[in-house]
Amino acid sequence: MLDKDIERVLVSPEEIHAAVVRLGAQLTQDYRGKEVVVVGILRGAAVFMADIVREMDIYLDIDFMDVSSYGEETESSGEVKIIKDLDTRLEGRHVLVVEDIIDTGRTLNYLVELFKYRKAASVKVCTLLDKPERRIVKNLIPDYVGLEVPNEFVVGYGLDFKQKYRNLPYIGVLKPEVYQ
Ligand SMILES: O=P(O)(O)OC[C@H]1O[C@H](OP(=O)(O)OP(=O)(O)O)[C@H](O)[C@@H]1O
Ligand SMILES: Nc1nc2[nH]cnc2c(=O)[nH]1
Repeated sequence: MLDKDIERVLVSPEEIHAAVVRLGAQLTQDYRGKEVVVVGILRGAAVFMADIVREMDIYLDIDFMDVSSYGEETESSGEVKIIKDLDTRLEGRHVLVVEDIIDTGRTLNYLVELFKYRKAASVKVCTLLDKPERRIVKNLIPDYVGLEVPNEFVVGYGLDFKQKYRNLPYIGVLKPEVYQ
C-alpha cells in the first residue's frame, strides 16, 4: 500500500542488511573491551538502531535522545533543541552516536560537541546514510557509514516525510505528487 507513493527504490532491504552486517562486524572489533554507550537519535534512527545493536557482539548500554532542528520541513537550521535528553552519564565512557542520515551535519555537530563537553572518553558517529553533497559543517566526517546517497530527499527504514513512511523496509524516493 505504501509502495504506491514511491517513485524509485534507492537502497533495497538486502543492501541495507549487508551494510548493517558489515558495520556491525567493524563496530564489534573496534569496541570490544571498551565501556560503550550507543546513543540513538530519535526518531529517524530508531529502526537502524534496533538492527545495528543486534550485530554488535559486545557488552553495551543503549540510550536515546530526541532532538529537533528549528527550520524548514526538509532542512535543519542549525539550532538544535533537546526534546528528550539521555538518562545515562557519559563521563569516561565511549559514545557511539547512531543516526539514520547526515545531511548538513548540523544536528550531529551539535551532539558531538555536547557529548565531548559531558566528558565522554570518545565520541564517534555511525550513520546508515550519508549525503556528503549537502554538508555545511565540513569537518563533520562520520566514522562509520553504511551507504552514500545522492542529493535527493529519501524516505523509509526510519526516515520520514511528515512523520510517514518510516516503516518502509527499503529507502526510496517519493513520487512528486505526494509532496503536493
Ligand atoms: O545533518 P542534518 O542536516 O542536521 O540532518 C540530519 C538530521 O535530520 C533528520 O532528523 P529530523 O530532524 O528530520 O528528525 P527525525 O529523526 O525525527 O525524523 C535525521 O534523522 C538527522 O537527525
Ligand atoms: N526523511 C529525510 N530526512 C532527512 N533529513 C535530512 N535529509 C533527509 C532525507 O533525505 N530524508
